[in-house]
Order: sequence, then structure tokens, then C-alpha cells
Amino acid sequence: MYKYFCLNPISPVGLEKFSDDYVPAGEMAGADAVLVRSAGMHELEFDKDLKAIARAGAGVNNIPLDKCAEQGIVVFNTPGANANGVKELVIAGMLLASRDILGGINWVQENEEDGNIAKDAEKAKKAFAGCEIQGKKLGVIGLGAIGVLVANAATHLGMEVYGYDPYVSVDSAWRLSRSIHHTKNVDEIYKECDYITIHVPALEDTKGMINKNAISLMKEGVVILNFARDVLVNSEDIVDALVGGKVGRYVTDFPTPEIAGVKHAIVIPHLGASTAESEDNCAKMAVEELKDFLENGNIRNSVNFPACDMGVRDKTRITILHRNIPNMIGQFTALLAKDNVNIDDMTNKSRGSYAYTMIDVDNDVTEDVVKGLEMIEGVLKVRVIA
Ligand SMILES: NC(=O)C1=CN([C@@H]2O[C@H](COP(=O)(O)OP(=O)(O)OC[C@H]3O[C@@H](n4cnc5c(N)ncnc54)[C@H](O)[C@@H]3O)[C@@H](O)[C@H]2O)C=CC1
Ligand SMILES: O=C(O)C(=O)COP(=O)(O)O
Repeated sequence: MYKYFCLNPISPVGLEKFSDDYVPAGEMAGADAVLVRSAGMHELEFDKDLKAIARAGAGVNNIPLDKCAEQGIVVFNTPGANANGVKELVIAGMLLASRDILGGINWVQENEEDGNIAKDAEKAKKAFAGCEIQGKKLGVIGLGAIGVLVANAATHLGMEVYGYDPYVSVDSAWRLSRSIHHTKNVDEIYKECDYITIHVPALEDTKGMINKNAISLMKEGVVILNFARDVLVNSEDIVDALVGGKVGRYVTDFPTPEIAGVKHAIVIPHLGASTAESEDNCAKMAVEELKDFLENGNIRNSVNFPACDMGVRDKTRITILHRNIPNMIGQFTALLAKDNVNIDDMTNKSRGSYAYTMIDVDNDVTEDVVKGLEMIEGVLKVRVIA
């Protein structure tokens, strides 16, 4: 029996995929697995039972990845599962920035009592006129799951699209429309584009990437869209640029006290992934990843341990999360041999400072063997799935 705990509401369409072997826990303590969306986990303590955290979504900056790795907790996310939801809102954001749809709607609400509203609207509407996005230049920074969809969709709307991603994956490159201008220098996007949208993770080297230096290179009246994370845009610099008029509109999915209420900022309450489809997709993928890990030890879409897959388990499987240092496998196999445990199959994968070893064995595994493995310097967590 496994216990899971949801730190945020998770779509029932995903949770239904848990079999009867899984029960929801009333609190995080004692849970084998946690499902989370954007709830902050940096201040939380994790106990020994916790084996995995699945982020039903893409961004994992709300989770202490290194602390989890050190405690042998595998963190997963659900790549691409909410990308279409975000893409559609980015397109809406570009339209909201180009036409004063919000101003016009507000005018109608303010004049709802006006018996002559149809005629008055024809006079008032010139205050809400805008421009079209067809023929304009869009710069997409970050060509992952979301960036590629936004870039491709924008070409279908007649925009000229520039893409920048120094670490673009082969998969993303395959998916990207051939008509997208691939730029190797982000400054080209800053200088050339009328609309700039960022789709990179919040990392030490991306935080504050849109700052006064970047903005100084941009066109007068540029539209900046941020559906990635608030910290990617320096808040003081963007407010100054909006007030001074250098940035025409700043569309952001992240309300902060600094940006809420600033003129020409269009602030959305983090709705990018809030669609039925995205919520279902993320929840389904998160639950499948957790089940495969808990039942078979397989790791797919982890953000702090390597991918590793030995298929469906049909005998006792020992899984060991450990540091990526020499002589670990030698010590594991020596210890098993000493206890006459026969190895049937095994896999070892590493990623940065961490590694994972899965060993299928023909015999039962004693408590002493588990303790012996746990005592090996560099071992973070041992599990025997039988
Ligand atoms: N508003 C919302 O509700 C949502 C926001 N997000 C945010 O969007 C981000 C991107 O999501 P996905 O596209 O699904 O992730 P992804 O991992 O598929 O793509 C991120 C891309 O950014 C690129 N990248 C990393 N550093 C870069 C840099 N310095 N310059 C240019 N490119 C760089 C990577 O190579 C990768 O291709 C997430 O990390 C998350 O913070 C994601 C989903 C929903
Ligand atoms: O997937 C992401 O990175 C998101 O920002 C979506 O967050 P949410 O699941 O809507 O709280």
C-alpha cells in the first residue's frame, strides 16, 4: 500500500489512475509520494518515508531539488503537458497588448446604463484602437515545449518569428517550423523584435535576464510577454521602462506588488496552465511517473536524478540512489555476493553529482543486506521492491 499527498488540488482525471494500492494521506508526514503544482516547498521538512515528488507542471523552482537529491527523494515534472494551455494564453496576451480590448470592455461596463450605448460606442471606440500582429516581428527566447508552440503558432498568424535557445534539444529543433529565423545572439531579438516572449526556466543565470541593459537595446514601444516566471524580469527596470514609455506593454502571468496596477502592465493571475486539458494532462503524467517509480523503480522525467528504466519488475528489485563517485557498483555487487544474492540484471545511470543503480536479484534480500548497502559512503536511499 502506498500513500500519496496532494499539496495542491490535482485533477481527479490523474488521481483516478492510482490503483487500489494507493491511498490519499491527510498530511505529508508518512506519505510515499507528494503531488504538487506551484505550492512553495523550500521551507518544508521531508521525512524518511518520502520517496518522490511529482510536479504536475513544468517549472520546479518551487521545489528544493538539491535538498531532495541529498535525501534520496526523486523529483519529477511533466514536460510539455501544459504547453498548449500556455501557448494559447500567450497568443491572447499578444492580442490584449495590441488592441485595447480590456479598455474597451471596461468602457462598456462603465456605460452599461446608457440607453444610447450603441451610438455612443461608435464615438468612444477610437480611444481603444490598436494595431495588428500580422507582419510584426516576434522574438521567442527559450525554444522548449512552450516556446516552440508559440513560435509555430505565431508564424501561422503571419508574424515574422525569431527564435533563440543556446541549449535547444534535438526534439524541439525537429518540431520548430522551418520559417523561424534562428538567432545565435539574443541581442538580435532585443534590437529587431516588436514583441518579445520568454519561455526559459527560472535559473541562476536566467534570473533578471530582462533588465535595463536588455531593455535599452529594444525598440521604442516594444511589447514584452512573460509567461515563464516573475524573477526573469527585473521588476524595477520594467516599471521604469513602462512609466517612461520605452516598453509599450508588459504582459505577465505573475502578479507581484511591484507590477500590479502599473499603467500598461497587463497582469494575469498565473492562468497559463489553468485549463481543464492542461490540468488533466499534467495530473495523468505525474501519476504515471510516480507509479512507475514506486512499483518498478523506473525514473522518467526526473529533474534531479538520471532517467533509468528496467521495464516492468518481475522479481525482487533493489534500487539505490547514490552519489556519482567511483567504486559504488563494485561495493554493491561485493556486498550482494557476500550474502549469496545472485544478480539477474542491473543498470546504472548518472547525472551530474548523482547516480542511480537498479539491480534485479533472484533471492530474497535480507535486512542486513539493506543495512549494509545503506552504510556505504555515498548511498542516499535504498529500496527493495518485492
Ligand atoms: N505560466 C504558466 O502557467 C506556466 C509557466 N511555465 C514556465 O515556463 C518555463 C518553460 O516551460 P517549458 O517550455 O515547458 O520548458 P522546457 O524545459 O520545455 O523549455 C525551456 C527551454 O528554455 C531553454 N533555455 C534554458 N536557459 C536558456 C537561456 N538562458 N536562454 C534561452 N533559452 C534557454 C532550454 O534549452 C529549453 O529549451 C517553465 O520553466 C516554467 O517556469 C511553464 C508552464 C506553465
Ligand atoms: O507548469 C508550470 O511551470 C506552471 O507555472 C503552472 O503552474 P500551476 O500548475 O498552474 O500552478
